[in-house]
This record gives sequence, C-alpha cells and structure tokens, in this order.
Amino acid sequence: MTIGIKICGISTAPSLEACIKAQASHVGFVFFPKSPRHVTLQQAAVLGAVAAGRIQRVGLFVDADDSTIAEAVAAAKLDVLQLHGSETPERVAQLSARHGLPAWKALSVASAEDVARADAYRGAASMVLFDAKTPKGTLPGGMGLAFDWKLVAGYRAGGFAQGWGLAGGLGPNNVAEAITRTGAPLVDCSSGVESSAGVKDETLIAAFCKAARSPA
Ligand SMILES: O=C(O)c1ccccc1NCC(=O)[C@H](O)[C@H](O)COP(=O)(O)O
Repeated sequence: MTIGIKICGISTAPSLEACIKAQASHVGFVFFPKSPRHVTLQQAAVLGAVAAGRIQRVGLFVDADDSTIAEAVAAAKLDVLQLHGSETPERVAQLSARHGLPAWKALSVASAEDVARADAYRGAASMVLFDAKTPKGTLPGGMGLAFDWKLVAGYRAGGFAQGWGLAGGLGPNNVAEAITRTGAPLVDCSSGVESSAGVKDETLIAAFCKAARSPA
C-alpha cells in the first residue's frame, strides 16, 4: 500500500519544494489567521502555482465563511478542502459540492466517542482525519499533541471515498510506529517537521517522508 503523506502548514517555496522532493502526496495551506502558519491569498496563489500538477494542494479552514473559502480555492487552485472546525456533515457536503472538490473532515479525538462522531460524515466527507484534541483556547491543530492511537487502530473507513488519516504529534521518530500500530493509510504532520512554530525544516520533512514509507 502506498502511504499518503500530508505536510501541513507550508508557507514558503523552499519548504514546498522539499515536500515535492521527498515525495509527499499532499501539502496543506492554512487559511486561519490565528495560526503561525497562516498564508495570505497572495502567498497561496504563488505556492499553488508552484505545486500545480506536482503535489496535491489542501486548503485548511476552521469554520470559515463562504467567501474566505471561495477566495482561497480560486487563489491557490486547491485540490482538497480540509475542514478543521465544527463544520456539520451538511456544511461539509455543501462545500464539497459547491467547489467540486473532495472535503476532508478533521475530528479532534480524546475518546472512543470522538472517533464515533466520524460516522455522521460518511458520504459527506471524502476522508476523515483524526487529530488530537487540543486544550481550550489554543489552536485546534498544529500543536504537536498526540492521542491514544489504540482508539483508531484498524479503523474501517467505509463511506469515505479517500479513506482516513492520522494526525497529531507525529514526527520522523514515531510516524513508522504510528502507521504500523494503526494501519492509517495517510499521515499528516505539521509541527513535527518544524524548527520553531511555523518554520518548516527541510531535513525533517525528508526524514518524515522517508520514515513514513518504512513502517517499523
Ligand atoms: O497547523 C495549524 O496551525 C493549524 C491551525 C488550526 C487548525 C489546524 C491546524 N493544523 C491542522 C493540521 O492538519 C496539522 O497537520 C495537524 O493538526 C497535526 O499537527 P501537529 O500535531 O503539529 O503535527
């Protein structure tokens, strides 16, 4: 099985090129102003053009309004929408249909009940991305926090056309073990390949992608 690898929070051309060179499958552009990884529409347009046809472009939104999403889709020529807030299944389906794009729904996980919330999104989202629940008042992602992988080990993703993904606290040193223990078909990493908040490290990107393709 070819593992999907998404590197999230790409905001510069060198880090984008590092993801392509390392053969990641997806890069994430964060459209959430509170994030240190936030990109402007101008940055997104440049990065989206560089990425075109070379790697899949995922736009990340947190309860964004229609115009924010429409402007980002147009600027970056996004291939996928990642909805990382409290978007309902209806909102996910609506945005996917409106833009003609697959939509991934991120769910924050700390318990089995959180994983079960994915059921409501079958048929609406093309993928469910399980991420760690973050403390109140902090960012809803990109915090380097992991959750108990046992909660999603062997997850059955029927009804999600693109399967499921694992995020939260992954890095070059634990991603192989995470894949082996959960069977996740896609892994997603942000802070684990950074030297400081929002600053990607090209060596860590390469190491992460290599490790993800070498299950423990
Ligand atoms: O990365 C962000 O800054 C961010 C901000 C707000 C919502 C989501 C965000 N990131 C989502 C991602 O897809 C991250 O890759 C995921 O949360 C894992 O992050 P990390 O634990 O740092 O690898």
